[in-house]
Parts: sequence; structure tokens; C-alpha cells
Amino acid sequence: MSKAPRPLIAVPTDVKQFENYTWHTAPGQYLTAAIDVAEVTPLLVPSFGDRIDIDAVLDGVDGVLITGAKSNVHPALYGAEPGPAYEPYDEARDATSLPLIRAAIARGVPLLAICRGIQELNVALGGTLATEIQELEGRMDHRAPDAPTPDERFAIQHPVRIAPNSCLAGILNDDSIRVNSVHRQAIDRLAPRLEVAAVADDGTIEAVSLRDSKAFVVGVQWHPEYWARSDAPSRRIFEAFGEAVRAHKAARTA
Ligand SMILES: N[C@@H](CCC(=O)NCCCC(=O)O)C(=O)O
Repeated sequence: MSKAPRPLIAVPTDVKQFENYTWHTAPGQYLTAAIDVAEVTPLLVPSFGDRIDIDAVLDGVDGVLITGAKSNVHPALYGAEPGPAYEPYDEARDATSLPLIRAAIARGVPLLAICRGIQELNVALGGTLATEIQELEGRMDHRAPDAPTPDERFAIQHPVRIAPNSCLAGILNDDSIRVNSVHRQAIDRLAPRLEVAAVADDGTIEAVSLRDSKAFVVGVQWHPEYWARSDAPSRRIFEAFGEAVRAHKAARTA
């Protein structure tokens, strides 16, 4: 009996200049976690903003994965004054990922948003971000260790407390896990439709989910993709995302 075809997920891209070309690209660590652990097939969505038919994309996939990136959501999108503390920007990505997030939520398409992704999720739904949080009173330094290798930069660093009865509590079946940390921005004002699913010891919001949502909508500030094969909570997040994607496909094709 032929194997059921793997469901497809959409992954919006970063726009980068490299070797005299403009590239629309995504880091491989997210794609391999989707393939190997969530067992879904990622399709990159080029960041051409309103030139991309978001509905046509969502007609063809059963999930959305929003990756991390060194760039930051443009502050004008949440009413902050642009400046060096908010740079670098990737406005083409913003113009694609934010509409994609809103449309996926409106249609009940499962969504996993990681690092920059949780920040985009919050802004897309009306929230705001704080920048250079390591300079804020009482905050830890959430940036990556100043280390030469990716394994060291994405090393597990600090605990986060999982909100009881949250979507994430159901996925992880634990009240505290340890996570890596590679960010200098974080959620400031939480969007009205989101609820906190995890916090760090300094109060930084580390995960959110959509209030009263039937669909899987989870944002995490850490990087479960990096250790998705070896770290149990990381694996569980990608497995749960894959389960939600397959359920969406089964319901859509029933
Ligand atoms: N730029 C935002 C989001 C951080 C993020 O997505 N980090 C992952 C990749 C970054 C890297 O490889 O250095 C912020 O800083 O909060």
C-alpha cells in the first residue's frame, strides 16, 4: 500500500543579499526539524508581500512555520520609532509573514512561530515588542553566548515556567523546561488574542498560544528546531505541530 503523501507547510523567507543576488531563504535547521521530526514537507514562500496570493498558498498547505532571523520586525508596525536599537530590518519578510499569520489563524491552519516568529505573531495580532531587553531593569541577557559554533550559540541556557492548563502544558506535560536563547527583543504588550504559555525567571514572555483556539497556534521565543532530534521538549513541540498539520489535512480532505 503506497504511503500517504506527507502534508505541506508554508515557510516565509528572509530576504538577503549574497554574491550580487537577492535571495529569499530560510535557515536549514527549521526545515530539517520539520522534515525529520514533524514529518511534513516545508515549502518556502518568497517574501514578495502583497504580490503573493496568501490564500492560494494556504489552499495548498496544512501548516505554517515562521522561523527565527537576525532581523527584527520593523518598529513602525507596532507604533515604535525606528532607530539603531531596532535594526536590522527585513521589511519584505514583515510584509509577507504578518499577512500569512493573520490568514492562517483566520482559516484555522496550524501555526508554529519561533523566535522572530513569536514576535511577528504578537505584532500581527496587535501587540508590541521591546528591544535590547538585556538593557532593561531586572532582565536577563537573552542573547546567544558569544561563541564560535552554532551548537554553542544555541546551547540550552535557562529555565522557563510553563503556564498550567496552557496549550504548551498539554504538549510538554511539564511545568518547567530548559531552553536555548538567541534574542534581544521580546513581547512587550501582549496582543489581545494571545495568552502566555511560558515565562522566564525575569518575566520575559517565552511562549504564547491563541486564546480559545481550536487550531494549533503556538509561538515560542526559544529554538526547539535546533535540538529537535535530541531534546525531549523540543522534539515534542515539533511532533505536536506535525500531528496538528496531519489532522488539518485529514479534515480538509475528508
Ligand atoms: N531578531 C529578533 C529575533 C531573534 C531570532 O529569531 N533569533 C534567531 C536567529 C538569530 C541568530 O542566528 O543569531 C531578536 O533578536 O529578538
